[in-house]
This record gives sequence, structure tokens and C-alpha cells, in this order.
Amino acid sequence: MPSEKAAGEISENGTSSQSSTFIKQEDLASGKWLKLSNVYYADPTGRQRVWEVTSRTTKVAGDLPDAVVIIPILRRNLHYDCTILVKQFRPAFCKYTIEFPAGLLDPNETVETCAKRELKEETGYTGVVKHSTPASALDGGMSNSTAQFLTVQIDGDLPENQNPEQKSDEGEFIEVLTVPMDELLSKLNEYSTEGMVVDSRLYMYALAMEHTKGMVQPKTPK
Ligand SMILES: Nc1nc(=O)[nH]c2c1ncn2[C@H]1C[C@H](O)[C@@H](COP(=O)(O)OP(=O)(O)O)O1
Repeated sequence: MPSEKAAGEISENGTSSQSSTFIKQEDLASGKWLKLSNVYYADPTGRQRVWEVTSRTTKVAGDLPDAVVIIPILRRNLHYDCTILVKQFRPAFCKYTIEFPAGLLDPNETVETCAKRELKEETGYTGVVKHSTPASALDGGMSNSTAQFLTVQIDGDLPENQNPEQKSDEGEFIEVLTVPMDELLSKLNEYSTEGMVVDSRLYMYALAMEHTKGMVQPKTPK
């Protein structure tokens, strides 16, 4: 296991990941939802570099995530536990994607309120937040966009969850998929084979579950 390093300490390969510093940001273009900027920074040797970065214009505050992703766990009597996924057309791919329910944080909204609202809007279900992650990077090579992942347990036997009705926003056409947790990875592989684009975080969640079951043995580094 690598030993912990103090700030600015030089690692085995002669670099320090902690000594790159921000210089300035230059905005190149902005639309209603996204902005493209050049970020100038100094690398650990002092050399100035530039990186193209996209960001969301909807960002509420630097320390809050752009988005909330919901990991729904649907529990019902006499049923295997399921998760709830959403299928929608994503113009970035011009294809349908399979994702966990998710959405952008509104101003003055907590992540918990946002998770429950988005779950209701996109799937019709009502649930209880059981766990929340810190904000984490969504695509660090191209964007400063972040999300918090909230596990929401849905009691499928409650009256309000018997006939869940979506409250879709204008222009939102979402198909709800109920998938048994035990079959998640194989279903995602099926969707992928059928030409849909599976969200990488959802895929990694399913793969990690398989790893813990011991069905796929992660390679031990030599
Ligand atoms: N990159 C985007 N381009 C757009 O033309 N419109 C966009 C972008 N990102 C968000 N939006 C708009 C469109 C909808 O009104 C909402 C959708 O947001 P939300 O449902 O919260 O999030 P997603 O599930 O990620 O679509 O925002």
C-alpha cells in the first residue's frame, strides 16, 4: 500500500499531484445550459498549461453538486428486491440511455429534497433516503460537473406506491424499468446489446455487486 504523502511531497515517479496550481479561467463560449472555458494552470514543474473545460450554467454553488443521482431500492412483500431505472432519448448520443433516475439541483433545494422530487417526477415512486455520498466527479477529463448519489428505499407495499404515476417535465419522455437487483448486470448487458447506451456509473454499480458476489474475480495486481 502506498504511504501517505504530505502536501507537495514528491512521489516515486518524481512528480507531485498536489502542487499543480490554478492560474486563470478564460470563457470561450456559453449557451443556456453549458459553458466552455480554457483553464490555465501551472504543472508541478512550474510549466504553464491549458485545459478545455465545460461547466453547467445551472451550478447553484461550488460546494453543492450539480446533480443528484438516485439509487432506488424497491422492496415488496414476496418479491425479490428491485431497482428502478429510466430509459430516455439523450440527444448527446442520439440514442436511448439506461440510467439511474437523476436530475439537476434547483436553487435553494437540499440534495435530499431534490432526490425525492426527481424520483417522484421520473418514476412516480415515493421513498426514504437511506444513504448519501459526498459530491463526486462525473467526467473529470472534460467537465467540473459533480453529483451526489442517494440511496432511496421504496416501500412498494405502501398505497402511494401501488400505481406510481410520473410527473414528467415538459419535453421529458421517460420509460420506467423495474429490474431485479440479482439480474442487474445481465439486464444492462442486454440493453447494451440492443443498442442502448448504459450509464457508466450504473454499470459500475452492477459490476461491483457481481464482484462482491464472487461471480467475477477481480485480478490481483502482481
Ligand atoms: N445540456 C443541456 N442542454 C439542453 O438543451 N438542456 C438541458 C441541458 N441540461 C439540462 N437541460 C435542461 C433540460 C430540462 O429542462 C432540464 C432537465 O434537467 P433534469 O431533469 O434536472 O436533468 P436530467 O435528468 O439530467 O435531464 O434541464
